[in-house]
Amino acid sequence: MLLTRLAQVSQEVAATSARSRKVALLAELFRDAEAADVPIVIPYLAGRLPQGRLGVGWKVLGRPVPPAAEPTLTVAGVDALLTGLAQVSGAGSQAERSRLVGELMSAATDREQRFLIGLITGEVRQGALDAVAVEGLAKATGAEAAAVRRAVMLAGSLQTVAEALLADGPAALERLRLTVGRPVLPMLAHSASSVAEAVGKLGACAVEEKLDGIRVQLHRVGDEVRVYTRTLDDITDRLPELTSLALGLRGERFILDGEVIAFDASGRPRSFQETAGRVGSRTDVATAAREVPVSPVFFDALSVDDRDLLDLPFTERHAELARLVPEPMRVRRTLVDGPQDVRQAEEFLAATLERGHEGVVVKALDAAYSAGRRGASWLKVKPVHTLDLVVLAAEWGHGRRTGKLSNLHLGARTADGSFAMLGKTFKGMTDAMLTWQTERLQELAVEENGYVVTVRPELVVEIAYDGLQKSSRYPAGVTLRFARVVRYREDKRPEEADTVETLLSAHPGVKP
Ligand SMILES: Nc1ncnc2c1ncn2[C@@H]1O[C@H](COP(=O)(O)OP(=O)(O)OP(=O)(O)O)[C@@H](O)[C@H]1O
Repeated sequence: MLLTRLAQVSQEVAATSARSRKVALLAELFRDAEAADVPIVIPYLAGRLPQGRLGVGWKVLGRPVPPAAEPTLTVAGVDALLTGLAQVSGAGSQAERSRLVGELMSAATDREQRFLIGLITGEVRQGALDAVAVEGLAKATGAEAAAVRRAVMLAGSLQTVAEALLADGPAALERLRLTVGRPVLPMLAHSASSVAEAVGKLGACAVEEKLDGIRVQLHRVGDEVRVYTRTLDDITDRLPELTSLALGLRGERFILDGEVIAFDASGRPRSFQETAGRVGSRTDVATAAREVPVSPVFFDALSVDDRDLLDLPFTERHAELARLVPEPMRVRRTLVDGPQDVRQAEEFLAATLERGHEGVVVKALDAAYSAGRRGASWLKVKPVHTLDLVVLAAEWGHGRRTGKLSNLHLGARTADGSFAMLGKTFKGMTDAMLTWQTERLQELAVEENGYVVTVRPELVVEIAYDGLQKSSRYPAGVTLRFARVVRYREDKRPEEADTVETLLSAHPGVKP
């Protein structure tokens, strides 16, 4: 497929507000696409770069190059060139990158140049586009939109489903059923401001402790065990203790959902950093496992004996879980019948906090498991509120922090897929974090202006703050009071960051 086609459709989709028109435009595009183009077309439309980072600065991109008169670039050709660009390293790499970018830009028409610059700098990310693409894909291939959505949920990626559908038609969806050994995206939770609000919304529910560890999905098929993270990375080899525990369970074929966490000798949770460090360490796993052993705590069962449990009510899934997994390996919970039992739920929250955990997740008993979604039937309640924001830029530090990228510019998502800066912070960072972020942010840099380095909006950081206040200095009309870094959230994509809208609705007293 020619890049010009994609650039034009992308422009038209952005220009129309009618969803049906967007769907029709995408359906037409998919009908014309080769299956092999799809893994490129889908991220490009959403403003994502499959290569992640290119190491190309604004200095290189901003240099005007006369556009080509005729469109000749293909989507596959551009992708190959960008892959080459991402791999350039060593002496003379800056010059080589410049040469490649020059080559690309001079082969691009005016429209293509604008599209490519937007893509490479990550200026506009159309997070909502994937949902429209699902409908476009259904329309293009004659599949049911709901069936495509479920397949995406189970396959964990729209691209996989799109390739299969375009190659083999609706019959391909059959292959994409829940299978032990193939991870699915986990169900996520919404927030509630109190246990009373959560129980009021859900009625009969389970109130479970919310452990601050790392989400894991555990698969067992006979003697084979696999462990996946929330982003579906295979971390089996890093957590050998999970394999032995799984092999000791009664069933032979199952998928369980839970959290791994490190406890200290007295049974209290160790810090999140310790658990995350352990789960992250790939070398000398044996020593790491001795120093920071982790335990799984399961809260859901997605498949047992090849029976797909996803559409069953939580009560029934939990009964399967209880049959397989003995008590100490299951999350602590209390069942409440509805708002009349709010006291009981509040006491459970208090006891959970007392034991050192971060809060509770309140779950409707009759709800199905909505893989990959923030289901309305799981509500988390945490006394300490934090925000997940995106790093837009960083400033070179001075004094003790000379040579380090320190002060972060923080952005929340806006309705149009861009990010609005909410403020800055250099507080809360450990030395290790400073070193890590300096390296990582330089890889994402697109422009350096004095001491401010602008980056592709890719990194999500969790921020604690004391309140919101009006400010004419920032685009959303508000800024954070005493923002400080809690941790980086590499498991989250920028599309999952908090929005200006949710922030404002959490602070009804502040009017921008
Ligand atoms: N009992 C539980 N049930 C479900 N999730 C739990 C539970 N205990 C801990 N968790 C963790 O909490 C997360 C649910 O919160 P959410 O889906 O909003 O993700 P999150 O944004 O990472 O949450 P947070 O930032 O609050 O940790 C799950 O991904 C899981 O890792």
